[in-house]
Amino acid sequence: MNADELKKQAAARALDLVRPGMRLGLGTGSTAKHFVDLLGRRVAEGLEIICVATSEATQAQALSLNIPMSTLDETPELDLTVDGADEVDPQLRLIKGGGAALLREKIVAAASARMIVIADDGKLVPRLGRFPLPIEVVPFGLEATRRAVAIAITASGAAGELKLRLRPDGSTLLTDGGHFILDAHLGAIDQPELLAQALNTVPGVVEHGLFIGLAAGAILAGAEGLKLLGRIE
Ligand SMILES: O=C[C@H](O)[C@H](O)[C@H](O)COP(=O)(O)O
Repeated sequence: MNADELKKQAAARALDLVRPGMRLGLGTGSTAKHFVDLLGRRVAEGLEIICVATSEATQAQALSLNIPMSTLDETPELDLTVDGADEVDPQLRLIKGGGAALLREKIVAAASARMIVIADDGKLVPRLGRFPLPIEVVPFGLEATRRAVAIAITASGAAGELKLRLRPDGSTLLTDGGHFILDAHLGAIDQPELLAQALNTVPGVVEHGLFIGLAAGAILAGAEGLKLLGRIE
């Protein structure tokens, strides 16, 4: 079974958690896309829910499937958010933002009573950091912010190169919020909490892709079946 089929299996299991009347946060990325597709089918069959998207891409997908959409202004408290991740560790700490949606994803996850991660089991790692950590920054003062981010990373005990994320055509990638992303190639993050705290203090950093204490559970699909971490039901 290939990774995409595994992602779809994890998404299908997450659909079991959805109940009529729920307020749902919809994640971003290839795994969340499967969840939104499956949810769209349930809505077509009569399921009544209201959803908030974590990106313009997910919003467009959900609207194309006639899923009723709201905003966090109209619906500031959500029951459940289902989202993918770039890395998950055994303590349910995550790296997110490979699809540049980390800021809205974190806001939506924080507004949710429960966030469940869906992924193929290749995303489960003993230690975070092999996947480059996305750090969303405002364009103003980029070089000064980059230096301050580098100092914060070193102070937390990590080390590695910072790369400004580009689009395939070579132009600088802009997030849905109009920000840049610095990808920190750290190889290993021994103390994610320390790094998160250090990055939170840098002016110009809007958000970073370390999600700590946000995920209640994870549904990880592998060749041997589904692995459930944390609280799923
Ligand atoms: O910004 C993007 C998100 O954090 C995604 O949830 C993450 O990159 C995982 O995406 P995928 O399911 O495509 O691997």
